[in-house]
Amino acid sequence: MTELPPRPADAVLLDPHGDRCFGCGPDNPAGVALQVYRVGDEVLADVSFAPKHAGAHGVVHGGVLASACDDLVAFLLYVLRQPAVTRSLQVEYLAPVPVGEPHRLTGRLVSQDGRRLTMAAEGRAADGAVRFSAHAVFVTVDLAHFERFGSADGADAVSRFRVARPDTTVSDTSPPGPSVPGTIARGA
Ligand SMILES: CC(C)(COP(=O)(O)OP(=O)(O)OC[C@H]1O[C@@H](n2cnc3c(N)ncnc32)[C@H](O)[C@@H]1OP(=O)(O)O)[C@@H](O)C(=O)NCCC(=O)NCCSC(=O)Cc1ccccc1
Repeated sequence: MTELPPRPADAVLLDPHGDRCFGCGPDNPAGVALQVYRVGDEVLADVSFAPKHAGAHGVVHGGVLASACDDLVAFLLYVLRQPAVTRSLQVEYLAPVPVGEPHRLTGRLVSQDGRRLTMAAEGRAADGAVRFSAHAVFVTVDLAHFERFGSADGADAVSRFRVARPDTTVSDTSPPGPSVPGTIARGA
């Protein structure tokens, strides 16, 4: 099988962390440009890595795969509506990932213990074989952690952490943030 299965019908496309984010930004020519969907409380992205992401011999560089896993699970923060940053990331490279072959990345929250969020990601080939997987520990932070750097991308991420989950409403006390067209609908 050379094609990925169709995405679930209820998949909702999420906006990137920022336009220049290495993992998902559309305006980073070096980046992976993941398009990440929310499916229930999990996230999913279909990706074919480009020649610019190769290490040796047409195989995708391990650091790029690590970045993709890290960025993917960082979309779970929108599901959780909780700013956090990666504290550690452990990747298992189970089989080579050839440049240009489609892979489906999935990410989920494994557990939350105090400020510590444990996330898991997998990358599967079209035949369903898991070629790489990752466990990440994120640590929750307040919005000031991002705001202190003052970049436009940081502002994007901050505003998007404030967007409501599709199945909840924004309370009157939520901080205001710009709307994020085409992604997670704001509650009433
Ligand atoms: C903020 C913090 C992570 C933690 O510092 P502090 O606030 O001083 O906190 P402290 O060190 O005291 O621990 C707090 C809690 O955490 C727990 N714990 C800690 N370590 C571990 C562990 N290894 N394992 C398990 N647990 C651990 C610890 O027990 C404690 O738990 P407790 O409260 O008792 O329940 C700091 O080290 C930092 O800024 N690192 C740089 C992060 C960075 O730049 N990352 C890369 C960029 S982000 C990215 O790429 C993704 C992205 C993309 C797009 C959008 C969004 C995200």
